[in-house]
Amino acid sequence: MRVGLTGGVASGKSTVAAILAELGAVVVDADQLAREVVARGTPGLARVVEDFGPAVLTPEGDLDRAHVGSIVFNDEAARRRLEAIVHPLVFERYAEIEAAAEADGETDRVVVHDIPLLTETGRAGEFDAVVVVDAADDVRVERMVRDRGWTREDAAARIAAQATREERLAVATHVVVNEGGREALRARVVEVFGDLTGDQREPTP
Ligand SMILES: CC(C)(COP(=O)(O)OP(=O)(O)OC[C@H]1O[C@@H](n2cnc3c(N)ncnc32)[C@H](O)[C@@H]1O)[C@@H](O)C(=O)NCCC(=O)NCCS
Ligand SMILES: Nc1ncnc2c1ncn2[C@@H]1O[C@H](COP(=O)(O)OP(=O)(O)OP(=O)(O)O)[C@@H](O)[C@H]1O
Repeated sequence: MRVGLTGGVASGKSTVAAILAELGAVVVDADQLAREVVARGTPGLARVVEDFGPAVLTPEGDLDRAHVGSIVFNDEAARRRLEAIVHPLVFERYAEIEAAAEADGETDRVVVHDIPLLTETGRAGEFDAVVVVDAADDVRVERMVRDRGWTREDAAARIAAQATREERLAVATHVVVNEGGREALRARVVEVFGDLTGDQREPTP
């Protein structure tokens, strides 16, 4: 079973993905793949440097993610250029991972694809279920400021670069509201996983 997991920035996708992994799902993380394809020394990173110039590199030769973020979340055309380089490479990695899972006979497991831009890329229909993690914009801004040290302006720019909550909720088969504490989140994720796997037991507290 292929499950798409999505949600706006700082909605709690990674936290939900970690709980699903604990419950037995295989998790594939698009943000992680998007980092791997532009890691130091990769052809992907060379293409980003070719397009954006050497100023996007740290002295050690890594992608300076904070610098690139400050460019692309304030300039839509630049963001599209970066996506045009990174997204096809991420899709290639996905195809490789799915082929390997099939070869290993893992097709009976729940495979959760954590894809921040699932709604934006119009790919929700490719999944058996779509779990949307939802939280109000102000809750997410507080998390970004508190946990990542971003300014309110940085946080708002990232939210503005994404689909709206309503657009995401429109493609959901399951909604996980993450505006309360971690225990409440866990209980809801156990419930959703039970529903996905056909296990109708009451969620454990
Ligand atoms: C601009 C970059 C270098 C900033 O790196 P940074 O380490 O600050 O953020 P990270 O990659 O961990 O992403 C954190 C969150 O930002 C949001 N985000 C990232 N890229 C995008 C984008 N192109 N559009 C809208 N939101 C985005 C997502 O909610 C994501 O979960 C990086 O996000 C990037 O390379 N983005 C382009 C690739 C992409 O679209 N990735 C998203 C999933 S494939
Ligand atoms: N229920 C919660 N209560 C308190 N903090 C939470 C809760 N859920 C998530 N967080 C915290 O909020 C932040 C964002 O969560 P997380 O990283 O899981 O979001 P994300 O959607 O994966 O973010 P991104 O889009 O940037 O990848 C993290 O610091 C996380 O620890």
